[in-house]
Amino acid sequence: MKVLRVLFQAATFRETFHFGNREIAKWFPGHMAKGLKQMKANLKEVDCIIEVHDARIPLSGRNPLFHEHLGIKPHLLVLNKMDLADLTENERILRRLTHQHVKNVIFTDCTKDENVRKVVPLITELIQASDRYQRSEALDYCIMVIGVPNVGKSSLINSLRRCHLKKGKASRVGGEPGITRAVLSKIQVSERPPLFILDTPGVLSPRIATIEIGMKLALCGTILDYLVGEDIMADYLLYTLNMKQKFSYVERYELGEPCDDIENVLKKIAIKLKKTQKVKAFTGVGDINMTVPNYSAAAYDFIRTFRKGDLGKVMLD
Ligand SMILES: Nc1nc2c(ncn2[C@@H]2O[C@H](COP(=O)(O)OP(=O)(O)OP(=O)(O)O)[C@@H](O)[C@H]2O)c(=O)[nH]1
Repeated sequence: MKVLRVLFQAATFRETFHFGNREIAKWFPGHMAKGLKQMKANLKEVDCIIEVHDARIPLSGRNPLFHEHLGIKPHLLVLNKMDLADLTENERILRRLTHQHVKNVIFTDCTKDENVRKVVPLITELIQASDRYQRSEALDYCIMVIGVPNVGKSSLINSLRRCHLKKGKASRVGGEPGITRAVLSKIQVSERPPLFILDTPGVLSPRIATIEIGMKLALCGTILDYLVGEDIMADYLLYTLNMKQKFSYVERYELGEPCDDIENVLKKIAIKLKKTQKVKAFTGVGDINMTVPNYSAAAYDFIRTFRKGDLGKVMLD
């Protein structure tokens, strides 16, 4: 891959991405405001907040409303899906987070329970150092797990249970955003200390600062793809991979060389994967049947392959 990178460095790619006149307001479903209201209502039962976010976008797309409404409790940021993120830029990320007053950060991979054992000792320490207000007499600890959709909140709870209770699933996991709808189920994750977790539905910010942040959230699967459009997501992904010099896609789809033209890339992907469709074309001299690339299917494969980590580890921020 190093050789590929050196060979391809000379190629020129776009330096900025043009989003056109996209309307991002419709990307954010209304039911999410209800989730935040229910979290606030339960805050007095809680000793500490674990905010889960995707390690590929550690700086983008965290919901500022969490801090505004739930910020009085001790806070741990779990950057999950570390197996998919390029962590060679770790130092820069941690510096930026410290600058934003985010002091407690753990990177995890909940599919392999990696680093998950670090969570309970750290939150125990944070709770013991805090004023527990009306919960100062309570012997058990209660943690609220929050985050935008699909970042792995339920997976973290299941992983904690595997690590500390040797028990399996208590929280439903899904590949699509918005799986956790039944609000605030209380789940035990450890006996010593007695620790319970409130699972919550994913809540996106109703005000995303830029369309680019919205696009990064979409690539990480926190917004339903069809609301954003797979065509533009695929193009933004190509732009990012080229900019970050992550050229695994060239080999994977046998493209020969990197390319910054999404139409061209999707055409080749469609042909390689045999994702073509027959269409009828009307001409002046009669109808003809033509086989054309299925661009949507190719875009879907490109995005899904990235999400699985098969295009390499990438840091989108
Ligand atoms: N590669 C990788 N995938 C993960 C990891 N943790 C969770 N996932 C996957 O991410 C997807 C979402 O996980 P969930 O645990 O359902 O996420 P959630 O935040 O509870 O989702 P909502 O209920 O939509 O808010 C599932 O397909 C998980 O298998 C991880 O550490 N690495």
